[in-house]
Amino acid sequence: MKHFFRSLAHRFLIGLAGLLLLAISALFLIERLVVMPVLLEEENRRAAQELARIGQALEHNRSSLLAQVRDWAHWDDTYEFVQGRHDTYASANFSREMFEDMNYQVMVFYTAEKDLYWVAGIDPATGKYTVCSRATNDCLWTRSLLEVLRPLLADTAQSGFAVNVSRPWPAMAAVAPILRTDRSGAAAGWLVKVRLIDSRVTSLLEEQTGLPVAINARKSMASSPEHTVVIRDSGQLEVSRRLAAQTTDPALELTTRMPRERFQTAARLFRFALAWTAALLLLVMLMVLSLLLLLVIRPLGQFTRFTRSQHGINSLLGTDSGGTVPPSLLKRRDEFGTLAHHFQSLLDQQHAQGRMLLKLSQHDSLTGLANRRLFDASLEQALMAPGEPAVSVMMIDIDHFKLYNDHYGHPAGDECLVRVAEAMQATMGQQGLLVARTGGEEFNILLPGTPLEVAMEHAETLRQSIEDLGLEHTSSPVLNVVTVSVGVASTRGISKRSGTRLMSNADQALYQAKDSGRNRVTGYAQESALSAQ
Ligand SMILES: Nc1nc2c(ncn2[C@@H]2O[C@H](COP(=O)(O)OP(=O)(O)OP(=O)(O)O)[C@@H](O)[C@H]2O)c(=O)[nH]1
Repeated sequence: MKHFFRSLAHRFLIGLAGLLLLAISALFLIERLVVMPVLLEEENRRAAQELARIGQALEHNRSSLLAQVRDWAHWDDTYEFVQGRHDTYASANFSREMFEDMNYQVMVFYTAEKDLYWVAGIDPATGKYTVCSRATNDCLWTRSLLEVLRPLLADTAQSGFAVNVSRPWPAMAAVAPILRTDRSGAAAGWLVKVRLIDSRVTSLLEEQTGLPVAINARKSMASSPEHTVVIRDSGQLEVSRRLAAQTTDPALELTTRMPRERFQTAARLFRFALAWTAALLLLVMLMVLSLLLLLVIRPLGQFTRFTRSQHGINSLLGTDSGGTVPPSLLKRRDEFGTLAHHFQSLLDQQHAQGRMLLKLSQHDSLTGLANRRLFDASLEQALMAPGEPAVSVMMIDIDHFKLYNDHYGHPAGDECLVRVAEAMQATMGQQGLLVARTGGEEFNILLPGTPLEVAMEHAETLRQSIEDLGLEHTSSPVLNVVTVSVGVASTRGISKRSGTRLMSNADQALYQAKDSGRNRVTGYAQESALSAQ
C-alpha cells in the first residue's frame, strides 16, 4: 500500500478521483439545495395561481347570482308582493322547475323590518320543493339556513352583496334590497337567493378552469384563507385553500389537483444535465490522467529505469550499451528532451573521466606503459584462458641504472627510462604483447600462448634492440651503452598455474642473468638457468 502511494500516477489518480467525487457531490448539493427548492417554489406559485383562477370563477358565479337577485328585487311585482299586494306573484313566479333551471336552492323574502315574509326552495336532504308564507311547518328544513342568513341583513348595503356560507351546507348567498323597477323610494324588504355549491357548480368551475374542483366544508382549518396547502405525491399535486365565507365554522375548503409534469420535466432535465456534466467531468479527468501518463509519467518512468540501470564500472566508463539515454527520450522536444540531452552530456563527461581514471590507474605516468596492476590482472586472465595454453613472462631490468642516474642525473635517468620503454613498446607492443613498467627500472612483458623457447627468442630480440639504441652509459661496467638483463619464465613444467609462482621464477631467471654478467637473457629452468649470449 505504501508503494502504491509513492507512485506519481497513483497519487494523481487518487487526487483526480477525489476531485471528481467533490465535483459530483457539489452538483448533487446544488440540485438539492438550490435547484429543487426553486422548482418547488415555482410549482407552489403556479398552484396558487390556479387556485386563484378557480376562486375567481366562483366569484364570477356569485356575482351572476347577485345580478339575478337584483333582477328580481328591483321589480314592481316583487315590491308589491313583499308588501302583501300581489296575490298571484308566488304562483306565477315560484315553481320547482324555475328553482332547478336557475340552480337556486332557496329564496327568502324579508319585509322592510327584516322580518321573514316568504320562503321557497328545495330541501337538499329530501329533494322536496316547498313554498311557505312565513316559516310554516313545511319549511322547517330552512330554519338553520335562516339563522345563518339573518346576520347578513344587519349590514346590508343598499346595492346588495353575495357571500359564501358553510352552514347548513356549502353554498353561496346573494342579498339585495327590494325596490321599485325604477329604483325610486325606500326598500320594501330584502330578497335572498341561496345556491348550493354542489357538483353542478363545481362542474361549471371545472369547465371554466379546466381543473378538477372540490369545495367541501371542513371541521377546522388552521391556515388563513390566503394560505395554500400543498400535498405532493410523485405524479400529482393536491392544492387546497380556505375560502372566505360568511360562516367559518365549519370552513369552506377549495381543493384542486394538478399534474406535476412541469416540475418533473424540469427535474428530469436538470438530472440529465447533471449526469452529463458528471460524465464529462469523468471523461475530462480520464483524459487529463492519460495525458499525464503519456507526457509525464511514462517518460519519467523510462528515465527512472535508465538511471537505475547506471551502476557498476561499465556504466561509469560507458562501455556497455546502456550507457546512452534511450533515443525515445532524446528525440523529445519538450522539457524531458532537454533533460535527456543534458543528462546524456553529463553521462558522456562521466564516461570520459571514468576512462581517464581507469587509464591513470592502470598505466605508468612517466612512460605511458601499463603498470603492475594492469599487468597482474592481465596475467591472471591469461592464466585462466580456456585450454590452459603456455604463458610466458619476461622480467627486464636496466643494468647499473643507479650508476646512470648518478652519472647523468635523475632527469636524464627519466629520459633513459622513456627511451627504453619506447623501444620495448616498438619491439613487443607492436606484436600485441603487454609491456608494463612494474618498478623503478624494471619492466615485465606478458606473452600469452607462448612457450618458453619462443619467449626467449623475443627476449633476445628485445635485449638487442635496446643495446642497439646506443644510449650512452659510460659508467656501466658492462658496455658503454645502456643494456638490459632479461629473465624469462613459462608455465610449462610448473605444477600450479600461479602468477606469483611464474613471476618468482622469472625473477630468479633475471637474478641469474644479472649474476652471470648482465646484458643477457636467462630462461628459468628447474635444474639450471638457460642463457643466451
Ligand atoms: N631517474 C630515475 N631513476 C629511478 C627511477 N626509479 C628508480 N630509479 C633508480 O634506479 C636505481 C636502481 O638501482 P639498483 O636497484 O641499485 O640497481 P642497478 O643500479 O640498476 O643495479 P643492477 O640492477 O644490479 O644492475 C636507483 O638508483 C633508483 O634511484 C625513476 O623513475 N627515475
